Amino acid sequence: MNRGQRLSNNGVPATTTRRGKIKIPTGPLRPESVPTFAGDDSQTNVFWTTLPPYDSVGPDEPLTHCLLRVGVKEKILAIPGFPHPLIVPDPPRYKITPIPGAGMGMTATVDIDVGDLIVVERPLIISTQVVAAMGDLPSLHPKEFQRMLVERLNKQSYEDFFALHNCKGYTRENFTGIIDTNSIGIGNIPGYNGQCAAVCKLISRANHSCCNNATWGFRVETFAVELRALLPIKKGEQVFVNYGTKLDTRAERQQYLLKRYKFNCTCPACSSDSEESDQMRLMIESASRINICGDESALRRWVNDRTKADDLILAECHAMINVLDAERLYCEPVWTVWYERLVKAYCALEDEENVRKWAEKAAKLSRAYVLHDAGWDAVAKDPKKTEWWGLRANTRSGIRLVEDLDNFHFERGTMDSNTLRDSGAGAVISTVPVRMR
Ligand SMILES: C[S@@+](CC[C@H](N)C(=O)[O-])C[C@H]1O[C@@H](n2cnc3c(N)ncnc32)[C@H](O)[C@@H]1O
Repeated sequence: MNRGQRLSNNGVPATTTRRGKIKIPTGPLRPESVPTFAGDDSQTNVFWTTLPPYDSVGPDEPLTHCLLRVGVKEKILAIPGFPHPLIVPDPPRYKITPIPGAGMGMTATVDIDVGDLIVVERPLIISTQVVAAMGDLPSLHPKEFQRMLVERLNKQSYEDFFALHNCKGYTRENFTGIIDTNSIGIGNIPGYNGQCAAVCKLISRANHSCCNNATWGFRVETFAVELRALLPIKKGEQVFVNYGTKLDTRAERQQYLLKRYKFNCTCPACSSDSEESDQMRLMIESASRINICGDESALRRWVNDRTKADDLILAECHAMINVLDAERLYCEPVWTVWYERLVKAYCALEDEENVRKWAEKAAKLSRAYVLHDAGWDAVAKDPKKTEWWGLRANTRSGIRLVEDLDNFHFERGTMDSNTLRDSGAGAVISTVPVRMR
């Protein structure tokens, strides 16, 4: 028997159609992190350092002052070619400018497309979010670690840091107020699984919107934070990030932003009919809690069931994506999961144009979130080579989807999966095997 052939029910070799190898990327792309430097009291070893090391960059290249766990620096220095060159868009695509009612803010100086870079910069400081007492300095309060970090800044960085806004006013020492107002979560870095946070000279100037048009990510190779567009931004428009209240109701968001950042949000979601917006965010929030990431059962049933409408999955996906579009809220894991399902369904239906269209959109959003296309470019380039290409079309023409341990493929047969299930036949499994993520 040839490779790619196997016995059908009656023992006759069946014609097999091997599927393509390109995987449809699966979400979520990155964990959400809460921007805070708040400490705990556990005993862990942290130390101060400057990255990239002085001798590895040019004299004018910015450096970041860091408070890191022991062992992290070695891991970072072991990254091949570290530090990768910091390529800053020239001329700049942003401007820091006064915004009525919101202090300073950032506006675009050119039209910016989804996924495009707006700003890249080495942070002024980076620290583990949990700033714990060191073994040999057990009595030091986490705040003192932050003080020492700030005191180590060079003259220019020190001035840049103290020029940042402090929304806490005089209720705290200035440097802790600045850190609390401006820190952004940057996830984990090599050698440390906990969350880290950064304060940036430019990106920390971006104001908040509950319908943010930009988001940031940290690239360890360049040791820089990149701010990228989540929505198309027109020249002159303000660049907004989200301070971390995406899925709450309007009232909850307002309360949080007022307490933590001392302002009343007037973004479109807070100004529009809040009931409708709250309903939509509730739908998004519910979708984010249901773990459909590893559950393709509905897709699998649809692929194999000729009686189900061709557009069943498409309708469901478009309904959810319309909600994300209406709220201008592409939060993870929701967008990744629904784009994935949508593209799989279009692939299954052999709709090349729509696969390309949605895979290209997903590539742009991925660039915004994780600074690379996450595998979507390959899908957009060659839809026919994806694993899901033609699955539904084959089912419609009487080809059954069968399982084959580490792969799955089609057999051309006379009965559809329902007939086989009804007749108790065991050789045909009517679902696509679950792939572990
Ligand atoms: C990280 S800073 C952003 C930059 C800040 N506007 C500045 O002048 O440097 C956060 C502070 O900006 C202000 N802010 C941010 N978003 C705002 C908004 N949508 N409306 C009004 N003020 C806002 C608040 O004072 C908040 O505490």
